[in-house]
Amino acid sequence: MTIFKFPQDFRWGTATASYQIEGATQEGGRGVSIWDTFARTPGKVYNGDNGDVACDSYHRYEEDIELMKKLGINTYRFSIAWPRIIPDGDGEINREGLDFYHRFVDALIAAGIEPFLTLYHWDLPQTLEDDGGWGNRRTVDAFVKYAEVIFKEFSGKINFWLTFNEPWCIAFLSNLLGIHAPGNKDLQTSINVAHGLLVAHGKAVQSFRRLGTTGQIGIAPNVCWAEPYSKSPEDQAACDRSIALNTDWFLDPIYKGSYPQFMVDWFAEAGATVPIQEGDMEIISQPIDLLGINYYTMGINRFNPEAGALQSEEVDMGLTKTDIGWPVESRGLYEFMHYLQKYGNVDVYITENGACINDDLENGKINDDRRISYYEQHLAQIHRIINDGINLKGYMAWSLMDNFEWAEGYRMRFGLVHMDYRSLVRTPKESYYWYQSVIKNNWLETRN
Ligand SMILES: N=NNCCOCCOc1ccc(-c2cn(C[C@@H]3NC[C@@H](O)[C@H]3O)nn2)cc1
Repeated sequence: MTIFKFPQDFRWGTATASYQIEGATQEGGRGVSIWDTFARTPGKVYNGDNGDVACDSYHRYEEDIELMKKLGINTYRFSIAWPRIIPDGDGEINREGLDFYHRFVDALIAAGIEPFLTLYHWDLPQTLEDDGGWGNRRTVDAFVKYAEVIFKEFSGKINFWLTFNEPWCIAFLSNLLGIHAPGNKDLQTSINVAHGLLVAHGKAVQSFRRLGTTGQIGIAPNVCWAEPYSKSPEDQAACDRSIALNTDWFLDPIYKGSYPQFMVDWFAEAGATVPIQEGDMEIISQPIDLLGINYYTMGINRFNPEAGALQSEEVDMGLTKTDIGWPVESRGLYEFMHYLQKYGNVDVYITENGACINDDLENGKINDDRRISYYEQHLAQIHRIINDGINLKGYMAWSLMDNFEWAEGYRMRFGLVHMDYRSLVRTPKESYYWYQSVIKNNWLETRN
């Protein structure tokens, strides 16, 4: 048994997102989002599941906050649904939507829990998608209008802000691979989306500063750490492309004011170019205060000319996998955090980390031992990372509770709390009690 102590001011939390937990999709003046549309498109989401009810957190958030208090977290990452605030995307403001989030944020603060807000966690108003989505500057301007409404409303209550969750998922998973909403499968479209959201990010940061909004602002890329299957230069290059499209494609423009040239050249070979307008890169590279990093797994990749736009394929190395099929390999988090140092020793929060373990209730308990093992391995890496002097300031487990896992619907469970989707009864899993003790002690005690 080993004891890993964490810094006194280390933040412990959990994370969720509006479309995945709220439900009440036709209440409170909410408009239609691209995920409402996508989930209703046959074949897009497992079992035809959708977010109409989800965890019903729109009505049950006080119950959720009780679970957070008992868990002992001091930080809770959530997202605001843009369609609740400006239902048609860039028109009238819906006061009822703002009031809902004020009640929620006030209840969080009253519980002694720091709100950690994601402005955009994928639920784009459908009206904007109908008019070209993130590739249309109208959407960029609409996002800035929405962000300014939230900055003005919640400055002083919220002190941790993220503009976008997982820009790779928004741009490439959703517009090149077509696996998430809106389901496009076109390289140029995905590059246009990536650029649009980066300009929107930069403009929102400018507004954040101009309005004197309290706190710190950043963005939350997801990590795709990859190591080469062989020592061949082709396999290494395939890994470099996979890592870069999740990280450098977004963080180079933000921290360096330019895209990674080797990737720009790679896409130019495929006839795709970045639609940069005069002044865009200066806007995008507004200084930010923090990064959220979402880590789940890593891959061993090799070059394969048939393997999609990056010609990079993951090789199954027979590692233990979670129930969504992702290898359990915490080493990638350590390697990635050192890779990230090329942008400087920036303040980083792990804004998502967790395991899909679909254990169900047995005699009133959920013995999700595999999830505890996953968290134990990853928190041990977190401790190593901090010990190396990297400014890792906090950790948010994905997720507080089982919820709508996008194209996988409700079959994939990432929660520390089990959700019975019929009764909406929440049942803490054994991993909840394990995480509770880590937080209470502020140390990790490994079991072997
Ligand atoms: N990376 N290369 N992939 C190559 C081809 O992959 C095909 C499938 O791809 C992916 C990749 C990544 C994901 C994913 C899901 N979550 C979990 C959510 N995070 C935000 C929060 O809402 C959680 O629900 N994080 N990431 C899904 C599918």
